[in-house]
Amino acid sequence: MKIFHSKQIPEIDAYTIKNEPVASIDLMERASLKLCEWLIERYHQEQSFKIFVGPGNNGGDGLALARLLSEANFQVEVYLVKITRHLSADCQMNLDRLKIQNSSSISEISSLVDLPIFSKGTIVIDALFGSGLSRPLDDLVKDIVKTINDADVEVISIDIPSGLFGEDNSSNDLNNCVHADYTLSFEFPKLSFLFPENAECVGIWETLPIGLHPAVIEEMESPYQLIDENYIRSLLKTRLRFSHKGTYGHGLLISGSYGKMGAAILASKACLRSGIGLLSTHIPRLGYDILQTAVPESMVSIDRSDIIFTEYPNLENFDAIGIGPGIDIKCNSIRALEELLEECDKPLVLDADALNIIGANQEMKKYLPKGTILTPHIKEFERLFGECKGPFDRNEKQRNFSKKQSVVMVLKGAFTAITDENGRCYFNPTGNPGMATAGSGDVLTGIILSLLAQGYSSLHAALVGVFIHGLAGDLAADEYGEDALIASDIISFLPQAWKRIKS
Ligand SMILES: NC(=O)C1=CN([C@@H]2O[C@H](COP(=O)(O)OP(=O)(O)OC[C@H]3O[C@@H](n4cnc5c(N)ncnc54)[C@H](OP(=O)(O)O)[C@@H]3O)[C@@H](O)[C@H]2O)[C@@H](O)CC1
Ligand SMILES: Nc1ncnc2c1ncn2[C@@H]1O[C@H](COP(=O)(O)OP(=O)(O)O)[C@@H](O)[C@H]1O
Ligand SMILES: [K+]
Repeated sequence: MKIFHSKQIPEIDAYTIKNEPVASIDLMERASLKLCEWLIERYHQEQSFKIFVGPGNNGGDGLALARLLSEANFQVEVYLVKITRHLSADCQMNLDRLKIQNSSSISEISSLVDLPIFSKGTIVIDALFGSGLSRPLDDLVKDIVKTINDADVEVISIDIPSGLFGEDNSSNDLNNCVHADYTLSFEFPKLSFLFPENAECVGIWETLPIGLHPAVIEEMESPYQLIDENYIRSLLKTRLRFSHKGTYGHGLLISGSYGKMGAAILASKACLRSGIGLLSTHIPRLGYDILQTAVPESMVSIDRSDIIFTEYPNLENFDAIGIGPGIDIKCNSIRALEELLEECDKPLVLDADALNIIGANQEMKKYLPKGTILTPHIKEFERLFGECKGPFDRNEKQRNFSKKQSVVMVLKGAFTAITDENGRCYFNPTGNPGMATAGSGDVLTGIILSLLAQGYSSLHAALVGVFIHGLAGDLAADEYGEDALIASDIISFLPQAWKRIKS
């Protein structure tokens, strides 16, 4: 699903209005019917709604919803916030229709004293501002929003929490934006819903289809998209009847150090559970018995050091290389990584301490071979690129670096963002907070290495790897719950995840 900029939404509307064709007021009615259906499915008729309405089409949606909820016998009170005397045409028409219906109370708010008392159990519908927000909230609206946020009520925002911008909120104070429990967005989510910093405003978000014209959605460009299972399926390779282990590649995983052999075990197991033909795991000498016992399917390459990574085997023997989980950041490891980056002409994935080494030795960024995959979490990202002004700035930095260096970057977390050499950004929907546990990232590195060795392009290895990793985590959370989930459980559910996606 493409994610469009707020500025593109009016163009998509206009195209739909002209080419479906449908009157603008009827498109608003369609959107409001979807909202109404959503609410009717979830709430009983004794529930009362307080709808806060602004001057634009977001307010128009709120007014149409008020009429539809009244028709369905819900108790509705409408509060029209006096920001300007002029209402948008469709907002005005819906106000007139509501007045004619004459079954909901309509009050005007021109100062805080006009606000109602919010009794517990009330549901507030936020229809103040939507994608037409042009500046941060100030004065009266800001205070109304603060009062709503402080009240013990459930808040449902139409399209986007009022005050929040669809993209960049770096100069916005989130305390002045509505903090919704649910956000019901039309057709597509907004980019800002996918950033962790905005979660307190957005709450749980859902998209409601309103039949925008498919031709304009297809044609209009956007660098952002939210991937899904069907898209990932379209990228998968099939295993051939007459194939042998050589067909699926030989991977080299450089991982582990004294006290961190678990990282090597987790990444090796995940790699083997994701279809690779052969795996060699390069580890410091002391890890030999540990790895041979824990992962008998992997061959072992031994470092001359007992405790850290200081050298690597001949790269010619391998189809892909993964380096980083648990390698530590010692002097000799830095030198060995430098050499590897300069020499390596094989597909490469860098994680954890490999990224931290580069973060501490910025000149190494220049030596990243084209097509390399980097998998930082936010902290590792900031070690690489410095502090960011906010999530939008961070995303821009990620996209720009991918483009400039022709690398694939995987910024991990909820809605992991994957950027490619064209500056495109793909968000992943799978995964859950149970995966915020030690070793989850090592599992991802193993999966991606496996896919690279099997001949997937860097972008496809990252997209498929991140999706399947999250899916296995979701299946594990279904079985054990999020709290008890550990990284090994993600590996245990890789077979089910692969089966599901290959079926
Ligand atoms: N395809 C879809 O998705 C569909 C979308 N639909 C709905 O349309 C919504 C977008 O509607 P919209 O463009 O009329 O903008 P909206 O946000 O209601 O308000 C703009 C008004 O607010 C004003 N204003 C702005 N910022 C302000 C501030 N800080 N403080 C004070 N005032 C401020 C601004 O004034 P101006 O900037 O011009 O000075 C203008 O008057 C969208 O979110 C969805 O709900 C559906 O109906 C149909 C299909
Ligand atoms: N709340 C969450 N929702 C979805 N995925 C998550 C969440 N928290 C963590 N993850 C996933 O778990 C993994 C954690 O990786 P990382 O932080 O590197 O862990 P570690 O360093 O312990 O191995 C990432 O792939 C990340 O996307
Ligand atoms: K809103």
